[in-house]
Amino acid sequence: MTLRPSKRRKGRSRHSVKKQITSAILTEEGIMIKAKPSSPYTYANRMADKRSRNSVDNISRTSFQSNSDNNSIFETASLISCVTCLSDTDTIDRSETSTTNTSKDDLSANPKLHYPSVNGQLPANTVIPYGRILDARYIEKEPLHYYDATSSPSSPLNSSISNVSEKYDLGELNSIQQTEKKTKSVSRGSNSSSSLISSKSPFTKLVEVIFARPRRHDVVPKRVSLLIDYKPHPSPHLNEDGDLVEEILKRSYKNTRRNKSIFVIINPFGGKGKAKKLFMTKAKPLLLASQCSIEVVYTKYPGHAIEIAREMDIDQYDTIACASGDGIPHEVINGLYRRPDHVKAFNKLAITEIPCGSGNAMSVSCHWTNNPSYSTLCLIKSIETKIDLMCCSQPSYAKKHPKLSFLSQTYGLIAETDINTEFIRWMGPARFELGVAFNIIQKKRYPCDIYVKYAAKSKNELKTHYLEYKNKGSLEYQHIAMNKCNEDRDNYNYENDQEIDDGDDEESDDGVEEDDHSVLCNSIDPSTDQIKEENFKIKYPLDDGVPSDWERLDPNISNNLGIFYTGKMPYVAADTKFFPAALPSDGTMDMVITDARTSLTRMAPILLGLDKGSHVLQPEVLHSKILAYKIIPKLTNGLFSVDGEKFPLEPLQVEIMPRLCKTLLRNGRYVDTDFDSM
Ligand SMILES: Nc1ncnc2c1ncn2[C@@H]1O[C@H](COP(=O)(O)OP(=O)(O)OP(=O)(O)O)[C@@H](O)[C@H]1O
Repeated sequence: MTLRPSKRRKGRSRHSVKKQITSAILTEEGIMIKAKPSSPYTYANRMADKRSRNSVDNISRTSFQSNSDNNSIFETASLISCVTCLSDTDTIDRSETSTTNTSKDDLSANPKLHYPSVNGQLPANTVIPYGRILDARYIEKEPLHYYDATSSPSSPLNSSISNVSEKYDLGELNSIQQTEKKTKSVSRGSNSSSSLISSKSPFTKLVEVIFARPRRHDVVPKRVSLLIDYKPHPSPHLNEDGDLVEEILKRSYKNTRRNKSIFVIINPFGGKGKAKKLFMTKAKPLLLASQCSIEVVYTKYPGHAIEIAREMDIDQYDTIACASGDGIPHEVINGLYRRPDHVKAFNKLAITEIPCGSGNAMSVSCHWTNNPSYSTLCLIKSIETKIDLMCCSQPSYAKKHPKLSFLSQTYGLIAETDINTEFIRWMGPARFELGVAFNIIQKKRYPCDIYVKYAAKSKNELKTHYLEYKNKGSLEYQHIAMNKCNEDRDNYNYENDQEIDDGDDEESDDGVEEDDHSVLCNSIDPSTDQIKEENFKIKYPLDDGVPSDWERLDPNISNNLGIFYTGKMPYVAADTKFFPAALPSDGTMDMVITDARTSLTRMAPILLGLDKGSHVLQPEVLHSKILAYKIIPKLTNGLFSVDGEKFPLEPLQVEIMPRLCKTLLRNGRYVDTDFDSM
């Protein structure tokens, strides 16, 4: 245990004296700071010290109580408690969104908790989870003393990363990162660790680890220098040449792409006009610390992101990150769709969002957070996953180019409120609630005809469908997919789409007989999951009329329509779980309909259930899984809202386009909505 008396701790004498380097080991969960057996500072001292402090945070309390330098049982308990503290299973950003995360992963953390710092070091048995590790590198020719790399400006460990983010503009970033990569290729070699350290023990390496550390409501990059000893804890996974840094990075970027090449599109107009500042302060430092290369462009007018996506050089990037609300991803998807090489574009690029707008449904649903820094950490660590899109056709544009929608289409009460309250944007989210309440009190109705191709019509059928498909895109299968993807990536030549497309989809590569498990795996096997031109083909052209197997919605309801809402992601805003049964790639969209004649007393529980998603359980609410629909409004004034964007009031026909778009999903899933337990 490396605790120091509180006096020294308070003194923050990190710059003044040379201290011992912090030792650590690799564990299954992360890098664990080792206790110092020779420390004269005993458990009793620590307890006395703890009592003397006015405030002790939860992490300190848990680990100090359970820790003992020489007691392995206590150490184990402490390890568990530290991991728990740093990887809680609760909400990750309560301050920003009410999204509840019930699934455990090592990205989770309560931002209110932070690593307790003892003279700048991490206390013994603290575990830095791999999910938080952004980068690691050997430290060369360092003298054998402790550096607090975060606070020592003169430290050679303050590598160019932080300087890049401070000192250089993004136009210069590429060349800087090229240089960095060259440097890294030397410092990351297994034989390049400190000769000084190596000469002391062949099993210890001096490594600088950069990780995402919670600070206030955010995570920020933090550096720490660690003398990592891996011999006493041999890992069967450690690669043959014992390249420790490579091993750390492998574990830290399991199932995800390292060193992403990201094209960032910022809508400076997004949200309350703070998108640029949010990106620069919350997202960029994390991206640079993780060795992602980034190029930034700004939208200059509505629709500009369509142009940008249509014209961009897709060979340079693997990810498009929209620092915006949901309007820019919508435009990007449609810009890529209009490219002559859209098949290549959709196969190559993952489209994701760093939440900087007022409606950040994509981030809340995919990154499980509305907080830009946590969302960026998710972006860095997430799994590339294919999601379904929806293809919209209306007479005024369908012939030229139909439009893709990733989030939702809505008509009636919500659409009117969403678009027509733009003028009170300054009110923030309250503008929407006020507008909805106003329209409900007025009992405004939106008569129309609706024709639907159902996948699961009744609520019981919907539940069965949900339970069946919930795990199909789950992490375990994504693991298989990503491993295969990593193997195949280098071999895959995007120029030869056609050649690869000619392969037989139905057969697995190795010809193994297909059971349920392999069907699931094959359904996401990247070698057979490349998007093809035929995936963009519209099954139900607008001009062909309504197919005979589509059902007409009871006119008694459609002529008194209150809300018509169809969607593919569970959240449509940070606090609105409108589609709790939405799944990334179940090949269906969710449809929710209300009747404007519903009494105010019955509407109240419906509206109050929107944050939990329980509104869909109310008997007055229709909730189905559908494959396609056509809605023909009977009013002459009004609008549709598609992904939050205004669409004309004309007949609208929409069909699902399965697994068309790559995005980044935390743990390969949408945020858990608890729908199965509702
Ligand atoms: N420079 C700009 N000036 C004005 N509008 C812009 C600009 N750049 C993009 N836009 C438009 O802003 C709209 C909203 O963008 P975005 O979704 O990123 O922000 P938002 O704050 O979440 O908005 P909303 O709440 O309306 O969805 C999009 O329709 C986009 O075309």
